[in-house]
Amino acid sequence: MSSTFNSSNSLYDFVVKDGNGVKGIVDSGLKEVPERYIQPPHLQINKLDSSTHILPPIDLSKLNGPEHDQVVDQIVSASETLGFFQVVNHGVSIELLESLKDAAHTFFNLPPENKAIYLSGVSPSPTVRYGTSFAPEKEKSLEWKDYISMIYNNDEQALQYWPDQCKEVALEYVKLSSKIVRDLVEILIGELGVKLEESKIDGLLGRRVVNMNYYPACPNPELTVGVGRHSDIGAITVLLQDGIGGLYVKVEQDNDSENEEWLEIPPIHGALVINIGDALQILSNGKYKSAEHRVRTTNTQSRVSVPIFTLPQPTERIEPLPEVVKKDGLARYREIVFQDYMKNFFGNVHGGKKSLDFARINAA
Ligand SMILES: O=C(O)CCC(=O)C(=O)O
Ligand SMILES: [Fe+2]
Repeated sequence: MSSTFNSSNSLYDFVVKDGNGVKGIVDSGLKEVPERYIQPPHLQINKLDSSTHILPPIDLSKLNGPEHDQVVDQIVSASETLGFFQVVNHGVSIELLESLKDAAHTFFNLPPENKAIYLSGVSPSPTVRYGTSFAPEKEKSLEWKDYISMIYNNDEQALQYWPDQCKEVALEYVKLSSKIVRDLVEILIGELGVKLEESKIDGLLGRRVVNMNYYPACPNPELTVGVGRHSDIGAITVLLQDGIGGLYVKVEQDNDSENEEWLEIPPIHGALVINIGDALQILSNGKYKSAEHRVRTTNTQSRVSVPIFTLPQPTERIEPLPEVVKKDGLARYREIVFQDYMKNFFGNVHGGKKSLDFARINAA
């Protein structure tokens, strides 16, 4: 099997086109990562260059009690600074979280031919896609990750087309996380001193996509990345990670300092990770931070994560809220139609926070 990987093209076909994924490379018994997966040095992740984010998780059940205001402050403050925080007592049971991780392992442990039926171009529905890396046809170095992506339109479609191994738990997770997202967005928008109409909130949060990411154990973690540096483009992401770790967030710097600071978001049993996406950064005129993040691989175990991206409807127009622009004295972003924004993001390789340049108004 290893001889298959002697040419870059045959490796590409094996992993991407035939749907064997990175898992297929590892299962073939390869002892070193193929050249195509080696990142340029400035994109490699040195574990020793980062520290752990030590803020305790935010207890969402306290929103219903006497500590409501303090919890709101914690949510707002985290969204204005790092753009990442963790939550507990969020309404998704530990059993469901465990079932989601199990379902991800079950799906990716299927024989390649059972996963390949969901490859782009042959998948029975545009709402489900199995793939690998981020934009393999454009990337010089591939990311060490396989994924399945499921777009939620309605229950019937999800139950008909999503893979049997994960559809029920993924659907339940979409439902429960929608409530978390709505509560958080109402708090964050309310803090801006704005009352949005229901239809506007529905437009902003109208599209939900649940992914299952699978990062096989990697023989040379220091040379590869699981996911390259990027920010999420939607409003808010809810992410379940397992106990292995490896998710890093960049601390935003005011100047162009060469020294980047990265914090690891530590796995906390029962917690969910929340992060702000580009749409909320634009809407808030930059008050809320869509943080740059990336994922390291490990050589011991396969890691899974299950993000739910809540995004604006494709036809939705997103721009800084006029009330905020008035207060700030300037608009930092122009109006964008969200499908154009998505097209730009998915048409390029991961590039840090470059996605936001599509909407940014540059100061003269
Ligand atoms: O696996 C993770 O922890 C994060 C994945 C991620 O950033 C993404 O899918 O956008
Ligand atoms: Fe992400």
